[in-house]
Amino acid sequence: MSSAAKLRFDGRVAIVTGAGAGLGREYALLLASRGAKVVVNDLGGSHVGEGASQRAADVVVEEIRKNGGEAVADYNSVIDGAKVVDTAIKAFGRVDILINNAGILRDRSIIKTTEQDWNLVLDVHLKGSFKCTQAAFPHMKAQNYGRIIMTASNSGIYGNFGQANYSAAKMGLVGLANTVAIEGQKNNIHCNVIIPTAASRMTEGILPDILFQELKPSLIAPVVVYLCHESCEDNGSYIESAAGWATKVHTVRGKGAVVRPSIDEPSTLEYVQSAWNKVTDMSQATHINSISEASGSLLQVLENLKAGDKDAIEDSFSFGNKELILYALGIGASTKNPKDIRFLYENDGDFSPIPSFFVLPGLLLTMSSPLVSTALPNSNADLSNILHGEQYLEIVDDLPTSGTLVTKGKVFDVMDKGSGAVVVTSCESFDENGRLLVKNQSAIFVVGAGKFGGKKDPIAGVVPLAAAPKRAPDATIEYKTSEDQAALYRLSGDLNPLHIDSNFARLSGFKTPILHGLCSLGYSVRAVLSKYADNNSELFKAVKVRFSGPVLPGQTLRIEMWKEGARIHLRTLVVETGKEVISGAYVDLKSSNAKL
Ligand SMILES: CCCCCCC[C@@H](O)CC(=O)SCCNC(=O)CCNC(=O)[C@H](O)C(C)(C)COP(=O)(O)OP(=O)(O)OC[C@H]1O[C@@H](n2cnc3c(N)ncnc32)[C@H](O)[C@@H]1OP(=O)(O)O
Repeated sequence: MSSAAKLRFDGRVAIVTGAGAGLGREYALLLASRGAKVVVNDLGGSHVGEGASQRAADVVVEEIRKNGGEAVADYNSVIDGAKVVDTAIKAFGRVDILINNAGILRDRSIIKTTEQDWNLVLDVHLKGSFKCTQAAFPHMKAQNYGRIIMTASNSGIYGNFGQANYSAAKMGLVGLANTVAIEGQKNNIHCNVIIPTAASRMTEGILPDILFQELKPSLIAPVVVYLCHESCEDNGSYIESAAGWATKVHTVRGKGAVVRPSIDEPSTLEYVQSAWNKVTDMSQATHINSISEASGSLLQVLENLKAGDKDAIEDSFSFGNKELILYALGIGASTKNPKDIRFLYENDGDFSPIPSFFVLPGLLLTMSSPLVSTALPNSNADLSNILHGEQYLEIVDDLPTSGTLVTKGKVFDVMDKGSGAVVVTSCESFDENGRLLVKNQSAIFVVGAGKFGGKKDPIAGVVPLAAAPKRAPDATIEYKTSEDQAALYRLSGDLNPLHIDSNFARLSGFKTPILHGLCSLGYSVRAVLSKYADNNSELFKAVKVRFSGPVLPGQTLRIEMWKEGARIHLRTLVVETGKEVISGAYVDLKSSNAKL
């Protein structure tokens, strides 16, 4: 270790409650050995809070004095916090440090916990810490300095069978510390929480023997005493420590989700249920630093709801090299084709995304939100009756190879087609600087959800299909998909069991799992890029397709293409059956550098 000067507490006065044994004793000994004058508080009762004896505190005081330190004993209950603090003032004239450590146990299952068990434990831990802190606070404020420790426990944070009273008291102390830290801040009074796991008379018989031996209170004392030093800037931290190890503990909050359709509509049970996956998703959880930060983000949610896009749902989508390459493999790009290397190897000079990758933010938002089900009467849509009907993707700006996109999506149109309903969603994805990168529009065919009395035709703005010219195709490419194509493609995010689970596929009316529509779209886009754009993604502008029939993994796709200026019309067939699976489709290029 470094030769830094030893951390000293000369001139400081510390109160350690429950210092007659265990952790408290270690704190008192260490503080005294570093120059602090210590009030060794201990009522001298048993660990279940029975009896009282001066002996426990006296023994520790004697030990400190024998080592050349200064200490006085205090035998008051911590519930009489003013008396405990008075001992310090009378003996040493001030109080700089308060370690709220005293505690008792009355372990019982919730059913057997008596009111007395509850009151005693809460009194000693929670009320005692409050009373001592309240009494010490004015002295600390007057001298513009103070260090306060609250002792919490993993039993509070995680719960522990048979410790309802103790767990409640210990979490109560976390709340108490949070507010004391805020109230003390401007007077240089810091309040932190220690979450110790130590072998003590309170944990004997609870912890396994082998662990019990290693959990020496003396290994936690330096962590707590450091928190009490003037050089430690932490305020409001929770520090867990055991066996010579310590860590900061944080509460985190998920990104959350709006659980009402719009600012003008109330929340309903069904809406909450449909958004529950997002409500409980912790993948983007962050730590909130203050109550104003917490309510500030709530205001932001309301602002977003009010601002024009009141029906929009927001989602974020992060990607990098790995996601781009996995997607490229999922739609059949191969190292066997030298021109595909740019889609498969991040160090290639031309490394770039296959543009159809950017259907994913819209797809994932649509699939993870209640957009489709809540668009229909009776919320009649779930994974067992939805099919991807149509897709439009437009690239608006230069595409990055990594980043986090914020996508805003909403229902754009709903149609009643008799045999089914068609829900059209529209999504816009923005980069970290708010730059609009891509637009997606998807039609979801909800089998069996028609005949609800809705309109049949699309509203303006639903991107129409375009019929191919009535001549033989200008170019044709065939790609054989693999038996495992859907198993590979799903790793890009669409985990719909329809594509891999035979039982689920049967439930949805298919003999075997079918390929993702967007996988067939990816193959079709690859064909156009390869034939008309020399695999240069930058030339791609937009694609529109209708999924007119299912594809099975392992089937061969034939993509027929017609060039009409910068528009490449296409249709895709399954070679083995001759059936058309993508119809009325086209890719718009910025320009085409291929000769026919
Ligand atoms: C981002 C979005 C996320 C979406 C979630 C998707 C999750 C994915 O995991 C799911 C998938 O990938 S599913 C796989 C890809 N899709 C398919 O395989 C569907 C193939 N298509 C079909 O089987 C039929 O077209 C079928 C069954 C769809 C329709 O066939 P029919 O019932 O026989 O209908 P038909 O009589 O031909 O026509 C009736 C009216 O419906 C319109 N229509 C037909 N196919 C459509 C389609 N694919 N999309 C949109 N509308 C369609 C017809 O135009 C007709 O309307 P109108 O009478 O007004 O002309």
